[in-house]
Amino acid sequence: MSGETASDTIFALSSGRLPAGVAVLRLSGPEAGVAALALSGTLPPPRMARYAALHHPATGEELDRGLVLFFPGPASATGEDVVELHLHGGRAVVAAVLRALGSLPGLRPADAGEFTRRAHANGKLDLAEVEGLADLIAAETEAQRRQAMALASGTLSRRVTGWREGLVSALALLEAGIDFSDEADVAEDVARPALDILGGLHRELFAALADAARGERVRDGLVVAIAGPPNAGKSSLLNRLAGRDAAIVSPVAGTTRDVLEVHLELAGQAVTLLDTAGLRQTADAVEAEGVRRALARAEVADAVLWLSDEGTSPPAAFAAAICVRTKIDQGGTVPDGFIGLSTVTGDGIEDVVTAIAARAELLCGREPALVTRERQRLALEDAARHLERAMGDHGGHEELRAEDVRLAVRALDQTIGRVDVEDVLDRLFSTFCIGK
Ligand SMILES: Nc1nc2c(c(=O)[nH]1)N(C=O)[C@@H](CNc1ccc(C(=O)N[C@@H](CCC(=O)O)C(=O)O)cc1)CN2
Ligand SMILES: Nc1nc2c(ncn2[C@@H]2O[C@H](COP(=O)(O)OP(=O)(O)OP(=O)(O)O)[C@@H](O)[C@H]2O)c(=O)[nH]1
Ligand SMILES: [Mg+2]
Repeated sequence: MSGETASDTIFALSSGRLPAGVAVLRLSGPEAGVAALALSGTLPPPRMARYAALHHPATGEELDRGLVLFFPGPASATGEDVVELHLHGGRAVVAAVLRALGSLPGLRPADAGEFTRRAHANGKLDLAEVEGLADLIAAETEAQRRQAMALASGTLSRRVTGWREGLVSALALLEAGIDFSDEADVAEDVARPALDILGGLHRELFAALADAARGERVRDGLVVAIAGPPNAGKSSLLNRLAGRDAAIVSPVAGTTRDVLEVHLELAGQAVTLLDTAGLRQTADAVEAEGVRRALARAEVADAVLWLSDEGTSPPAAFAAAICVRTKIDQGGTVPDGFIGLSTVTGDGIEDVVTAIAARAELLCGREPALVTRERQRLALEDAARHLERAMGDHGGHEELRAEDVRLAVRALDQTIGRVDVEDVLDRLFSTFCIGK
């Protein structure tokens, strides 16, 4: 490291790709106000925009005319003094102002995620809220946005804090019991209300964990595999849903070999659609490998679209599949429980989309989930394990029960980053954009 410290004043372009209509530069740290004054000659009143000419502090050359805002700490996004410069979004304009800022003492360009890291260090955001912010920036679908908003605005943090308070009150009861433990029945009596509290907490924690797969699924997107016999029209459907010629379509059975992925948004959910090789016995080694991959991926998919141009039922492994009878423009009947589809006329496309959307709603729900990341789930699972142990029989050793409760508290603290988070933060912030 180059002697960077947390007391440096950092700056970065926080808005997106240039050229743009407007570019927002953010500064955070003790010299932010001084820097604004050095460039614009004025410091607007707190949280008010002022239109001003910006000059290079050394040469006096006018670099741009823009808006200057000043957010004195601690009432700012980072908790430090923050200045924003809203410039014309030209590459050279931004480069010139960044150069001017870099020439000022005590100022340096920000690292990726460094504004957010400071907001966390100053108690503006806990770890779960930082994860929510990362998810919000990454969100591509409505469901992802709603879930990230809930996380970023502290929904999980508040629940975990509530559970923590419950654990601490149970701990107080247990400790009172331990203090009087020479009076045999006092320990017994005092453990009971503590156990009642622990039981209630365990139910709530368990419900949140049971719901976690849903949150992770919304965040990562739903995997939907298209499977069926060769030549059924699987690749044709993929292309139709993707709105482009992503997969090769041909009248030759056995055209698709590799698994092809297309990412799209269906009914507000992120969906990864898989096109796979037609399932059949084959002597062709390459095609056989394609069939093996098709089965492997379809078996672990969140949903399977079973396509058949003859209305053949899916094998038992795909009993839950959405069944589609293809090529209905060529006649024939649509079996019960099948959707009739023609990728030539477009008939049935809407029905297929509706069926996927219904399955997505079943798997992802409508309400945002509390737990959305594997890290959060693992920390909560840890808490649940200690809680279960705390509820078990300790052969009258209430101090051991108390210790299990303390471990559960610690696991909850890890969930929201009250303890042991430096390495998690390092990993997380390395995925952030510069300027965030
Ligand atoms: N121009 C601009 N827009 C932006 C951001 C920004 O930094 N700049 N944000 C960047 O992510 C988001 C908004 N985040 C912000 C978070 C907190 C505060 C803030 O001033 N907090 C104070 C006062 C709160 C209040 O008055 O309610 C505080 O927490 O004490 C400002 C922006 C989205 N839009
Ligand atoms: N008439 C008609 N032909 C279709 C329809 N859908 C696909 N086809 C044709 O059926 C043939 C096979 O289509 P594909 O989409 O390549 O079928 P596939 O299931 O991906 O086949 P494999 O990759 O070999 O397993 C092509 O000639 C398509 O043009 C349809 O709805 N109606
Ligand atoms: Mg194909």
